[in-house]
Amino acid sequence: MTETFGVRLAAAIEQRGRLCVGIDPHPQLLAAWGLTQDAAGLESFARGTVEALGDTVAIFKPQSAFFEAFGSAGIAVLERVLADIRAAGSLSLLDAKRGDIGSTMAGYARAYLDDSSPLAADALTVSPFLGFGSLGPAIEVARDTGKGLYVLCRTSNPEGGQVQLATSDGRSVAQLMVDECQAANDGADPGSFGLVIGGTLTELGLDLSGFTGSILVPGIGAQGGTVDSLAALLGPAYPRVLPAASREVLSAGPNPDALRAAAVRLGATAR
Ligand SMILES: O=C(O)c1cc(=O)[nH]c(=O)n1[C@@H]1O[C@H](COP(=O)(O)O)[C@@H](O)[C@H]1O
Repeated sequence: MTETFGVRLAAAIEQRGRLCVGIDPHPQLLAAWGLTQDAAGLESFARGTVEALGDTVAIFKPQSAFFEAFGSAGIAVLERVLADIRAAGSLSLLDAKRGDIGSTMAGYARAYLDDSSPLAADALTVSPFLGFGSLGPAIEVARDTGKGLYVLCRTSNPEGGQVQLATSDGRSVAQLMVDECQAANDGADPGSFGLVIGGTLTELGLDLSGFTGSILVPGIGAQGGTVDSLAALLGPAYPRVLPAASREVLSAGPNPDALRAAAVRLGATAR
């Protein structure tokens, strides 16, 4: 039987700690690394990050937008980055925040969660705001292929509350996503279906007590969130957290030792 994403992630965290390093090749970062604003610069940046950190980081999160910006050449770089992450023994979480009607979601699931696709990752970020049920085909494929999903719940941006704190069925939309995501985990611990909760928030108002998936917490560093505040924010769910930082780590490059030092510094506080 295929080993689940939840089990593979737990093993990777055990060996390498739980920091998730985002690969967000912003134009400003390419410039700061002395690279050209083209697919060649993108490739040096993204593959250089994996080369520097691939033996110490449990999970990388490439941000699809920055690869898509270079068209088919950028997508080809993303394919090679995903292959590098696999070869380094790390896990990949592709940040593409997909969400669509069910029949289209099945297409995204084939693109990102089926190993026969060159863009297959170990997990994918998904948006449940077309209704959690629209994610059904992705959940089905992920179960078959041993992949994971991270469902947006309470995002790090200041506008998120407009939708996520609205009430549905007598609970907040965010709480509904927690409950639905846990139903998809179906009692598995560690579950393969995780949540995304912003590290910039100061209070959650969520009941995470029965949740058995992992909780991706982006927004650390550049957006103002700190690893130190997460224990108070997440309470008893804190052991399930994957703190995620992109610019905070990447801005230390391109020197590989400096990149490693930045990841170690953040990772050490996240233990
Ligand atoms: O799903 C995400 O990863 C995500 C959710 C969220 O609520 N906030 C958030 O910042 N992110 C992503 O996390 C990364 C944050 O990058 P830095 O602010 O540079 O660490 C970006 O790729 C965002 O798209």
